[in-house]
Amino acid sequence: MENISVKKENKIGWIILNRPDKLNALSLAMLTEIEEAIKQFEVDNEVNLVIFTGNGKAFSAGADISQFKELNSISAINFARKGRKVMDYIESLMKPTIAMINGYALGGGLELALACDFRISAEEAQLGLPEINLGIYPGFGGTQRLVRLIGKAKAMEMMMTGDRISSKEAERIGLVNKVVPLSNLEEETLKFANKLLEKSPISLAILKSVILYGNDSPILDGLNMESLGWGVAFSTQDQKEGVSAFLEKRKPNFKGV
Ligand SMILES: CC(C)(COP(=O)(O)OP(=O)(O)OC[C@H]1O[C@@H](n2cnc3c(N)ncnc32)[C@H](O)[C@@H]1OP(=O)(O)O)[C@@H](O)C(=O)NCCC(=O)NCCSC(=O)CCO
Repeated sequence: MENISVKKENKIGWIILNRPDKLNALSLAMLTEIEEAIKQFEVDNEVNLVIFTGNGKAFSAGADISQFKELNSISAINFARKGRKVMDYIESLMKPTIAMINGYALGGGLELALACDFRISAEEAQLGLPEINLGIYPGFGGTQRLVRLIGKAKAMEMMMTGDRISSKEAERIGLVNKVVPLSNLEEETLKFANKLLEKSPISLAILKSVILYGNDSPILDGLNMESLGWGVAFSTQDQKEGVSAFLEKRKPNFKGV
């Protein structure tokens, strides 16, 4: 991998965007490498959770603008589809995902963070969707995911003004889950990740699917998915372990089976 680095540690798969001199701008090559890394983590039984972060002063400053020069309408659609495909893939991964936002998360960079389940941000980071200043608008899923996450008024304000916001403001409007000083970012992210790693990975996977697909469906379909998934959870050993542990007044030891 030339544009990202990837590692596995304690059940966590790390995808580190690694073009610090270009503020981790998402080139087509980088998008392909991210897709490849997710493909590997998706089937790796030693990885139960994935963290995305950036090397250097940015999480990512967005799609690689230098690659826009050659685009016409058709190739621009393909560029956007490529970005979207990767973001959709991240969102649909059946393992929890965290964006550990170490600095600028702009444009496609913020859209990547929006495709993750959780966003933990450094106090020093700035977030925004400045595409409007390039005469375009967010094309990697932001127009849909941001509205669903924070509501239409604030999302439209961010997209139409292109203004950057601070992490604190992002937390206030529900865009990020937690804000911590940069010096504690990794420690706090790992604390949060480890909380999730103690749960049953199967229950988390079913729950994630029910929340994601249920919320994009009419409520009765979503409620049905909830009941069906709930039933499936009862077919796992983790469910038996969870109930036994409660009754025996001990901590459960979930094995993902
Ligand atoms: C993030 C900003 C505000 C940082 O500014 P500054 O600290 O002054 O750093 P720069 O000198 O501008 O950047 C350093 C270096 O990185 C290159 N770069 C930064 N962002 C991109 C990018 N998105 N694509 C390509 N290259 C980028 C920059 O050209 C510099 O390279 P040199 O070779 O050293 O000149 C500022 O960088 C900024 O505003 N960036 C653009 C943010 C943006 O508009 N993002 C949206 C992109 S479109 C998109 O994401 C579509 C998908 O929806």
